[in-house]
Amino acid sequence: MLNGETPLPQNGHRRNSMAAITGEAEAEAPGVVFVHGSPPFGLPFKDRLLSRFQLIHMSELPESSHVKVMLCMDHTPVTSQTLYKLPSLECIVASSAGVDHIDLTTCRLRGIAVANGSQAFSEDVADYAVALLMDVLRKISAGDRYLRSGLWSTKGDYPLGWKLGGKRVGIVGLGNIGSEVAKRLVAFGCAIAYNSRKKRSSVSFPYYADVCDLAANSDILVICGALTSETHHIINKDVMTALGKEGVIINVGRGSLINQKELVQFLVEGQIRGAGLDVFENEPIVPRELLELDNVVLSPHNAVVTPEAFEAMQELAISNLGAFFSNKPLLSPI
Ligand SMILES: O=CC(=O)O
Repeated sequence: MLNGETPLPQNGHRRNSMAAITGEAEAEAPGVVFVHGSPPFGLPFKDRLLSRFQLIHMSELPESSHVKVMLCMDHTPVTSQTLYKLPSLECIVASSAGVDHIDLTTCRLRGIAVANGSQAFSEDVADYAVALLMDVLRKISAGDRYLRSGLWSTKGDYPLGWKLGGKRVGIVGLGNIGSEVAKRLVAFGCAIAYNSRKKRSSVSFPYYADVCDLAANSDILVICGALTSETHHIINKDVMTALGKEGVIINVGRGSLINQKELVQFLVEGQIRGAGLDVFENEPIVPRELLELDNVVLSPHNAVVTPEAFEAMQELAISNLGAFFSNKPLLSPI
């Protein structure tokens, strides 16, 4: 137990028996939350959790446990074997936006609800996607390297970059994050189109069911979607060929949404103009070829993290747990 108390049975609806004996008002026992992985949560968050819930860590879990809700604060895989050990599990509250580390097929079969944290992060991730795009187009990082290495005074002016306004941007995955990216880029004067699992009736941007068609009608692709078996390598050589030599790709989703080997080849051979990449197929390993390229902006899976977003994520996780224990709808179901 993280808080050193005796485990409560099942879902926390056991009544305080001492209160019943003494006739005091009965207090609801705190709900039991199974904490999966090795969460890097700071003390204030842990204290807030402990003030409302009873936490059980992975190492304290008996062979087969009756816990009903799991809190995932990191990307440790939640496999079918993990779920097998939790036969009473009804709900998983994930702190992350992406839930590709969770076996969603088993969750679906077992009727386990899953909530994610993307509501808390979407504005920050969208800001970052736009920053990467602006950097690739206007060559901010490349110019910075040029200046710092003393080349401005010896070799003269650095080549000019391209304007963002007026570009046709194809967003792959118009969920919380993709919608925030669209909002920002509309303000920059870009024309937005998108590809998603389904056409969204609430937006008027052109929808392309086929990513190749979206790429053929875009100057820039911003990849924001979830990684699933259907979206694995959704961006491949056919899509990049359709995007064309002037095309730019930004990825703030997951590395495996892009066929990284083909992307590297397209960038090295100048078959697309550039890329801004926050995520990679085999993090933290980044293909060496990318390190040599000035038309690529690289970042260590940082789009999601600001202290403000981290705070909002904690709030959302606590609210989702609270909703579960009060039989209310989850705030951010996937
Ligand atoms: O990548 C980070 C997340 O999915 O939250």
